[in-house]
Amino acid sequence: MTDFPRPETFHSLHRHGFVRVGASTPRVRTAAVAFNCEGILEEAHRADEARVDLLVYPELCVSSYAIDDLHMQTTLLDAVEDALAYIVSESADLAPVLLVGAPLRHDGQLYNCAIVISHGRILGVVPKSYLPNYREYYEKRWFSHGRNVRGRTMKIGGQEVPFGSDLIFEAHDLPGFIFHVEICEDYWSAIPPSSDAALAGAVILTNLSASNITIGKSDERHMLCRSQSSRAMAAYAYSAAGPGESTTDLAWDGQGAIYELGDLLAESERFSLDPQLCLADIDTQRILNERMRTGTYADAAEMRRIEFRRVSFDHRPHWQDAGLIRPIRRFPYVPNRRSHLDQDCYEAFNIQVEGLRRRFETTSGSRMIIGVSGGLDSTHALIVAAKVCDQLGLPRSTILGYTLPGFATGDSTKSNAWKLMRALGIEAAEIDIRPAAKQMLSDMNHPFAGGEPVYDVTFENVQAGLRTDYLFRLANQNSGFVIGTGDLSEMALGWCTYGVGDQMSHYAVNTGVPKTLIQYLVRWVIQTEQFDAETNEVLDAILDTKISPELVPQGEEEELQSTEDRIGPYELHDFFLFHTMRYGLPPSKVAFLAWHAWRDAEAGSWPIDFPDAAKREYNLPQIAEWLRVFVQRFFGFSQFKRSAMPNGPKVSPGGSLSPRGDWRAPSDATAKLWLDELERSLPD
Ligand SMILES: Nc1ncnc2c1ncn2[C@@H]1O[C@H](COP(=O)(O)OP(=O)(O)OC[C@H]2O[C@@H]([n+]3cccc(C(=O)O)c3)[C@H](O)[C@@H]2O)[C@@H](O)[C@H]1O
Ligand SMILES: Nc1ncnc2c1ncn2[C@@H]1O[C@H](COP(=O)(O)OP(=O)(O)OP(=O)(O)O)[C@@H](O)[C@H]1O
Ligand SMILES: NC(=O)CC[C@H](N)C(=O)O
Repeated sequence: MTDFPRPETFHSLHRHGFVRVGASTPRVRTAAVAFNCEGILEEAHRADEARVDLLVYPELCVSSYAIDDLHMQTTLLDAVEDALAYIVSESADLAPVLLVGAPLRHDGQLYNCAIVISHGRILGVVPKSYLPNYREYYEKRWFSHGRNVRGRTMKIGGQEVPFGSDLIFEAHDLPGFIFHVEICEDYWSAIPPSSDAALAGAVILTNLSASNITIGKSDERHMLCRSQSSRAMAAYAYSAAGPGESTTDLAWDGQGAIYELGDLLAESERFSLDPQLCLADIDTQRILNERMRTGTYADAAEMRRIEFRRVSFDHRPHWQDAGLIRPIRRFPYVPNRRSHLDQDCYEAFNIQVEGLRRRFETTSGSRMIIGVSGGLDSTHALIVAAKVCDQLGLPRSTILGYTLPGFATGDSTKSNAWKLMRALGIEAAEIDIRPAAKQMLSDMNHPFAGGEPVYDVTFENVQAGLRTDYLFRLANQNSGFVIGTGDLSEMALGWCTYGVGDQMSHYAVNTGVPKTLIQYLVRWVIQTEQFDAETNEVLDAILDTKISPELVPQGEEEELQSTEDRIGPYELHDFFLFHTMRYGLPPSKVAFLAWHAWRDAEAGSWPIDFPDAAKREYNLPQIAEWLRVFVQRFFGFSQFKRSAMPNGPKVSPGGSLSPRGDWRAPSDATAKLWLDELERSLPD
């Protein structure tokens, strides 16, 4: 439990569990210790200005790496020790913790070390565990390995400091800032030292490297960083020596990369003649939450139980607005990899097709029944059903589509519904639900039956309920089953009519797909010509239609009842849902992330081929307004609708809301805790 708090810190990345990490490739020359030392300090100053917390330099950067037997020269080793003392004193006023590489003597042995420096003090020295001694590498000729160096200290610059491969460093004044250091070949070993460190609690894993470049090596390093950050559930910051190292027999590209839980956050420019500083803000809270919710992490920690010493230090973090340096997806559910676009959409669509196909097959029914409104959700469910028919070699007329106009059904949606059903060649029919609705409202003495314009929730739900009633009875009559159309976003918000209403169906094919993804998938279906031109034309028109439940009639002057005017933009709600459900982040942090993602339409990236006209932006008060609605609806009063939801396939790695799957929650909780947390944290 932290006592963060004060609203004035809202804009600070530290307030939300972020730690700014830098991978530095400083200027370097072979065995030019003084030159290298100045290069290291220059980059330390640059990182300090960029508000970096932790800066990773390359392996042996003080001496330079490729100096072969010069490592055995007293003059060089003395100069390295002097240079280290100089770096320590000259960096005393700088904020970043510096991880500097240098060869150090200890008890008649030479070690390839990382020196951890903070505010003018050496916190510890970590020796390299695995020394490469094959092909172009000869490290065992000069160095002793550090695998067994545990629980020891070393005297350096007049200081007695912890020395060993058993060190984890922890800032006591910045939760989550817990890091481990390994050196180059260490992460080429089958079980890198950082695996044990991660299991012992290290959150940020670092690697000081001097990996020479050969064709394809960059991909290999990316693969290792990515896999280690994913497997160890951690961040991984890597920095390799660059141009300026000796090219006697090798060459150097200076690769820097920062990963978090398998995601690439930042990488440097390689082969640059300028020093490189690549930066990313690591979300330590996301990492710790992910470990907590994935029991395998705790199980593996219990199996290994390697002891580490924790070196606690005083980091003195700032609490100002220093921005946020990391890619944030505006649409976390929407595919963003151009190279994989087809594959991602193909998977999403086919998960739904497979879910429905299997259920249809096992019910041994002969028809699929669906209410087709001309809106987005029923359209999407219908095209999934059409694909199922195609796959099974059944005629599209296996699908019985009904348009069920009520008091507020618009002409254009109804006409789109008809056009779509005709274009797809399904069996279509229309049932006007108004007479039955009037009867019901009159039986209930509802004022609308007496001619009064009372459009309350009863008025709305009578129509939603009657539609469901008709569809279920039509299923009995036609030996079919009802395909549910409600999507993940609606389930998150409880934006559906419970039980006798659109919450219920025989199989909820869209239940794992959020609204923002449905919009995107329909666009993809059009672009990849999954259906014929006539169908595509209707799909296009449906995409342009405002999202509306069409339950309340439009007055002469009034606009159509818009769902987004009432409950807020789905693009924000999907953003809120993803971070809340998938990572358990508190509302204040969700607001902070949403503000960074959505405040400027010109900044950051948009999903591939996202239409310009649809690009919107939101300020913090707007985000807070809709986040309150989300929190109230999600935690407060919609769980009972999810607890009783029908079956349907999980589609997104972002999670499903099935009570039998990713999201199990009580139906009688309140949202107060989350709402209070948000109000306490927001700036005035
Ligand atoms: N925890 C709980 N456990 C058990 N029951 C609980 C409950 N909390 C409320 N309830 C009961 O549930 C009832 C309220 O739920 P419910 O009947 O569903 O009604 P409600 O959620 O109040 O209204 C449905 C809303 O969804 C909108 N809607 C409906 C259909 C489609 C769409 C669309 O755009 O797709 C939107 C519609 O415009 C309306 O605003 C009340 O009778 C209440 O007492
Ligand atoms: N006029 C209608 N004709 C047939 N079915 C309807 C009609 N209106 C609603 N439905 C059915 O009820 C479901 C929920 O309706 P509603 O329009 O309120 O919500 P929605 O989630 O916006 O769905 P859609 O995007 O399909 O319109 C629809 O998906 C559809 O299956
Ligand atoms: N410095 C090192 O440990 C280099 C070894 C590493 N395996 C590489 O290929 O780059």
